[in-house]
Amino acid sequence: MDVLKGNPYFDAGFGLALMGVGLGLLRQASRYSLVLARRHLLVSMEVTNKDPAYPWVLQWINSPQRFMAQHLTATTSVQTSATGDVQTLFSFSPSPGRHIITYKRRWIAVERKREQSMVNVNTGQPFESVMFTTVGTDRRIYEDLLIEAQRAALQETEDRTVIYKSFTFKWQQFGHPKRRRPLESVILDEGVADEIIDDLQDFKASYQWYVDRGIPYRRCYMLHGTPGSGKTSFITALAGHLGYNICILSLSDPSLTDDQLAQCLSVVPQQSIVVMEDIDAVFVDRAAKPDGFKPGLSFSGLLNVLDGVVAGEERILFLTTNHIDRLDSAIIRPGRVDVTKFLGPATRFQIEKMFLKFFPSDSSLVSQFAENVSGTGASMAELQGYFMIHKHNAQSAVDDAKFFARAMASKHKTDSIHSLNPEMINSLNSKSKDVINPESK
Ligand SMILES: Nc1ncnc2c1ncn2[C@@H]1O[C@H](COP(=O)(O)OP(=O)(O)OP(=O)(O)O)[C@@H](O)[C@H]1O
Repeated sequence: MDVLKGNPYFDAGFGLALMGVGLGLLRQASRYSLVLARRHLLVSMEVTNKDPAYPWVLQWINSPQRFMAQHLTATTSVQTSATGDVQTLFSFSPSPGRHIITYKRRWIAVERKREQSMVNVNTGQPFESVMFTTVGTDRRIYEDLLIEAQRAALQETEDRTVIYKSFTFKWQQFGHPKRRRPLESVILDEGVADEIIDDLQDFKASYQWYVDRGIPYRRCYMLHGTPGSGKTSFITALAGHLGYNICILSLSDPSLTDDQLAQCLSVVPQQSIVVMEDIDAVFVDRAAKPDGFKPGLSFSGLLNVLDGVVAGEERILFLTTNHIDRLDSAIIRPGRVDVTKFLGPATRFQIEKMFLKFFPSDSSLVSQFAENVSGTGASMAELQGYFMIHKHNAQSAVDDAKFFARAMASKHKTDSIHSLNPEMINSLNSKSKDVINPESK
């Protein structure tokens, strides 16, 4: 070998051989790294618009510190501020295409795709997805991202109630989250609100009790009574008090079918109260009106979602009606409706509390006012309207009370509900004791 050292032909050949080996190794290495990149070094995550996390993720990308996209989609909304001013707000989200964001000192490529050829047959919305891709092997970055996105979305609605409405097979957020209504602002007759709240709190604390006995974990409340007695306001305030959202199911939607109703109730967003309002407007007594069924939605379909095989687990449902007498008895039998409460015309207790809500420093006038107005059949909504007129002067509210009382008495004199005595009202309020947890009582 020593002989060959210094030989120029040998040196050149040796160099070429080395280069060949080097190039081969490089090619191997680059092929290997490509395979690695393909298999291991890039982590991707796709979130589609079928997933509840989709809006959170879009909102998360949108935060100014990480959003570097130049192609924006604008959304305009109108909001009423605390001072009553109406404000127009603009928000931006990354439009379909490629974007780059930074998160935890990593660059992440974000691709938002919108399929024009694939639409959701129920909603008509195009199929959308966002794909995140970053270098690395650890997918925990995406877990952190999703948790952060969820937390940010929940923070935004922390002191608000989100209203969802049923739309064919799914729930869609209706408008912006609403400021919570304080529970004390809805004044029900003595003890009524507390009974419902206690029952609901007990239900919430009894999950294991239901599971142990194989009883479906759901509770159904029926609020019935006169218009303007606070049925809707109370449910809304109660949802806010418990930190729940509200899902309003419109049974009068002509396109609603049994399947859609069952599907909607099986995918109720978490922490939500489902409300079916004015249930009497849809189904009347079957015997009295045999053709009182809507096409698409059948009476048995409704009974099935209340407690049949298609009834979902884990549900809080409120039904409201102004005419409980018109409802088929099958709907309100125990097991389907667990608690029934009557919300009627303003009682003396409610009138006094409402007066003090409007005029907290005029307690000396409250008895005189209540004396004149109680028993006239005035609803709480009417009382509220009257106090709004006199909102700056408690004395004028008392002075005009006799006129108001006369007008209310003549307006409501035909209301059968006005002639109810306390025993009759008690019989209209019921609570089926068979399902409630006796151990917690
Ligand atoms: N018990 C109450 N306490 C305080 N405000 C009330 C009460 N009842 C009604 N109101 C007021 O009256 C208005 C109408 O109330 P709401 O819609 O809740 O009544 P409702 O019983 O659901 O009526 P309807 O049966 O016509 O749907 C609301 O502005 C609400 O603030």
